[in-house]
Amino acid sequence: MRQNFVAGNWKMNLTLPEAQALTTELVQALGHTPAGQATPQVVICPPFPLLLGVHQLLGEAHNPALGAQNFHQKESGAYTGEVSAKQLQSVGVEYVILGHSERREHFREDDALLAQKLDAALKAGLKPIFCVGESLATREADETFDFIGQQLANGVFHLGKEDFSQVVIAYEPIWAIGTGKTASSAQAQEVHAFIRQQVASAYDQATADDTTILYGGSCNAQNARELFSQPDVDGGLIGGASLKAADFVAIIQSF
Ligand SMILES: O=C(CO)COP(=O)(O)O
Repeated sequence: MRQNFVAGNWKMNLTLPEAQALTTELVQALGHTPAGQATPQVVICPPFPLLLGVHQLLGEAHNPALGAQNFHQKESGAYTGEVSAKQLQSVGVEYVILGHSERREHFREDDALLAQKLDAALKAGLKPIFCVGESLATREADETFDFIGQQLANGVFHLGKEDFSQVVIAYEPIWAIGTGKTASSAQAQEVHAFIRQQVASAYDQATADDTTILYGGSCNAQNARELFSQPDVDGGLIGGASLKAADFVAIIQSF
């Protein structure tokens, strides 16, 4: 379902008391959305040990909903240090980020592994937020569209249409993540339109029109409105600015 959508990727930040204080502020602020104003779907993605303590502060409305930043594709077993989809669900997780460039780069997650993780997430009933995005070198070589087309073809488009309808796509240019260098709204729109067109080719136009596509990479309270006003930008996947309640709430209110 295509909808206005903002997800906060907390990465490896915050202790439990800090996470609970942030969550309490967010829940209060979102609870005060003026009547009649549609609230976007909000998802917060804390590190594993904080998930349960954060979930306990979230209401029944599933908004904010809880997301995780990773999981292991196997259902259970001798995988020391890993976490399964079922375990995530048992503490209230509904969404999971997959394909983030930090996991691709630092943990060697390649398209083949990500395709397996995507299948495992969907099988378990977790909704994936699947990230794609090019490096600066790829952009400068004028290969952005080819590169993102390949990431989608190799990681995502093996899914049947029904499974694909559960997936949120996030475009995160690597050169914009944590750098303070945002893609311009025109650069974001151009890639988002390309992604939607790739979805239309892989499935059909109705599926493409129904896909939620987020922008991520130095998105903040100052630039969110301009980015979210683009026709193919349905919201954001927010890193640094999701760690401060006032900033994150301002982003959520930028539609
Ligand atoms: O990687 C990101 C979200 O997943 C973006 O991070 P920043 O918003 O800190 O650039």
